[in-house]
Amino acid sequence: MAEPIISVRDLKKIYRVGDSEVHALDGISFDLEPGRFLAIVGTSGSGKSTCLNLLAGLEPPSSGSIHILGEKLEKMNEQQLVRFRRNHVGFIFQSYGLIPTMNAEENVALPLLFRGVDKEERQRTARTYMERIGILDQALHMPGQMSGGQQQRVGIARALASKPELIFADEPTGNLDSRTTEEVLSLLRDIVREQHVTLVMVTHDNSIAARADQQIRIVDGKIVERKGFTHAD
Ligand SMILES: Nc1ncnc2c1ncn2[C@@H]1O[C@H](COP(=O)(O)OP(=O)(O)OP(=O)(O)O)[C@@H](O)[C@H]1O
Repeated sequence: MAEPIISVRDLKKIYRVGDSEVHALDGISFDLEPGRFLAIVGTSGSGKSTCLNLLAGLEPPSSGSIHILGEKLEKMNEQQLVRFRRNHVGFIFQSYGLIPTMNAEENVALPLLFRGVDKEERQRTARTYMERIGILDQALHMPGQMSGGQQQRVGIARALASKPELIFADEPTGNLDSRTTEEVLSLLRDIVREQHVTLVMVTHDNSIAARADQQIRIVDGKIVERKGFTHAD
């Protein structure tokens, strides 16, 4: 097995609400090889989003460890986590997360601005990815002038523009009709192969999860089923 890009051990997240505790994640462990497409699947409240938030360093775990790209996330301070996300992670959101006052190209180029890339290079890279995703002809359109599927393609191009090793996607097709869902999932599968990026997608939908290479099913914060993992994982 290749060196895992993500290695999670006995991950727990406990939220305290008043006098009670919610065990949102209750001892999750898995390894993921680079270049794979993993779906984390479970019903509402099972702990999927908590898992993704912890993997992205957006919330600290209560206990357990997360190694990503050889770094121990729980040892990083806030500033290091921000830098880590900016340099290594792309995000795709259910509601696309586009800036409504920026056109499609400016949205795609935004992560490069945060990285200090100059304007010409930002524009060139944004256009390269928009062409790959099939939305170059909409470069000057504002998000409000685009369909949901087109907006999510802008979201995917934006996630790719900074050439991250990892992409985290939370219900990326949650607002799309079935045909567009199918197109976006095919696109994501192709991108994983072509760009050698590792994709972790959260979904409540079994048929969507089945399009990934590997699946982890979570119930009440615990992994109850793994698909597509080798014994060594
Ligand atoms: N900030 C918080 N404070 C308290 N409890 C929380 C918090 N965030 C999540 N929880 C609880 O942790 C559990 C897991 O929530 P999580 O959002 O990870 O589930 P999910 O599987 O992503 O659900 P959904 O599909 O509805 O988004 C739930 O019981 C939820 O109520």
